[in-house]
Amino acid sequence: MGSPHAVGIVGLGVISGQYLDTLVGSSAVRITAVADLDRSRAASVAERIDGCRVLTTDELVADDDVATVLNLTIPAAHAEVALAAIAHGKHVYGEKPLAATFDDARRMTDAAAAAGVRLGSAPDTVLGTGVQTARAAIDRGLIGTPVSAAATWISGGHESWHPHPDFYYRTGGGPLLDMGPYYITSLVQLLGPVVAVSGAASRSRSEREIGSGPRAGERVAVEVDTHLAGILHHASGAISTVTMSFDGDASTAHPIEVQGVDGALVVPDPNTFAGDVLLHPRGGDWRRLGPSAGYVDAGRGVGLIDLVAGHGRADGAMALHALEIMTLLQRSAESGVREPLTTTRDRPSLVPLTAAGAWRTA
Ligand SMILES: NC(=O)C1=CN([C@@H]2O[C@H](COP(=O)(O)OP(=O)(O)OC[C@H]3O[C@@H](n4cnc5c(N)ncnc54)[C@H](OP(=O)(O)O)[C@@H]3O)[C@@H](O)[C@H]2O)C=CC1
Ligand SMILES: O=C1CO[C@H](CO)[C@@H](O)[C@@H]1O
Repeated sequence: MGSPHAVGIVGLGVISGQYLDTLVGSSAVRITAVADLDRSRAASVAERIDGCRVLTTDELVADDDVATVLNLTIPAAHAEVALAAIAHGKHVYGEKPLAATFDDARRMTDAAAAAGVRLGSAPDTVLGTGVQTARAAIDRGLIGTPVSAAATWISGGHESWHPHPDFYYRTGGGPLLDMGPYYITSLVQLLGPVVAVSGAASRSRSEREIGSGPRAGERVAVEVDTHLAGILHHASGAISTVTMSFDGDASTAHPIEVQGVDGALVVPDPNTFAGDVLLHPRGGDWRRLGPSAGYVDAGRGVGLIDLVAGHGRADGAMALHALEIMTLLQRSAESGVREPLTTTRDRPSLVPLTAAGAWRTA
C-alpha cells in the first residue's frame, strides 16, 4: 500500500456528505483541502478533518498538496473547475453529468489527454454489487444473447426536497442529464456502447415551486424538458428504451430490465450501489442472485478510489459517451431524426467482488 493520495474537494453542498463518509474513512486517500463559494460551508467541513485546509477554488486547483481535485459543484460549474485543475496538472474526478454541454465535456477530455492527467466522473454506483452482479450474469450467459433493455425513472421532481433545486431545471439538468447518467452508464456497462439514438421529449410546466428549506414557496424557472423517452441502438444489436421524467408521480416499474434469448434479468436501482438482482431463466421461475461482482458496501467516492488505483472504470471516456447519448437523445427529440454517435467506450473490466476492507485501503 502506497501513501494516501492527496485530494482537494471543490463544492461542499448536499452530496458532499456522502463522499466524506466514504473518503475520510479510507486509507487510500487523504483530504488535504476544501473550497466552496460559501467559505463558511468549507470551514465547517475542514474542522472535522485532520490536516484539511480551507482554500479558495483558485488556490485549491493550484495547491502543491492536492493531486486530484474532486469536483462536487453544480453541473454549470463542472467544466470551469475541471479545466482550471487540469491546467495546473491535477487529476480530476467529478460529479455527473461530466459537463452541462457535450462541447464543454469534450474540452475536458481533450485537455486531460493533452496534460496526461486522469479524468473520472460519477456515476460510480454502477461499480457496486448491484449493476456489476447483473453484468456478471450477462457475461456468464445466464440470459443468453441480450436482445433488449428497458430503463425507467419517474418522479415529480427534486424541488420537493432539495433546498436549492435551480440547477435541476437549467442546462445540464432535467431528468435526462440528472438521472440519465445512472441508467445510461448502466446500459453501456450491461450491453456495451451505443451507436445511434432516437428521442422524444416534453415539458409540462414553465415554473416549479421549491417545497422545503429556507426558500420554500419560491418559484424556479424551467429551462429544460422534463419528460424524455428514448431508444438506444447498441453496437451489439441490442435495443434499449429509456424513460426519464420529472413529470410523473410514482412508478412500480423495475429500474432496469434486460431481456435475452434465454432469460430475463432485473437490475436494482443504479442510483444505489447494491440491491437484489433477479434472474428468470427461460422456462424457470424468478430467483435472486447473490452478489458475485462489484465493490461491496460501497458509497459515492469509490469511483475516485478506483481511478486513483489505476483502473479508471468510471473515466472521462465513459462519461463523455453517456453525455453524448443524452445530448443526442435531446437533439433527436427536437429534430425528429435518428442521431448517430461520434464517441464510443468499450465496457470497462468487470469489478471483481471486492470486500470493503480491501477497496478502502487500495
Ligand atoms: N443532491 C444529490 O442528492 C446529488 C447530487 N449529485 C450531483 O452533485 C453535484 C452537486 O449537487 P448538490 O450537492 O446537490 O448541489 P448543491 O447546490 O447542494 O452544492 C453545490 C455546492 O457547490 C458550490 N459551488 C458552485 N460553484 C462553485 C465553484 N465554482 N467553486 C466552488 N464552489 C462552487 C455551491 O456553492 P453556492 O451554493 O454558494 O453556489 C454549493 O455549495 C451535481 O452535479 C449533482 O448532479 C449527485 C448525486 C446526488
Ligand atoms: O444524482 C442524483 C441522485 O439522486 C438524487 C435524488 O435521489 C438526485 O437529486 C441527484 O441529482
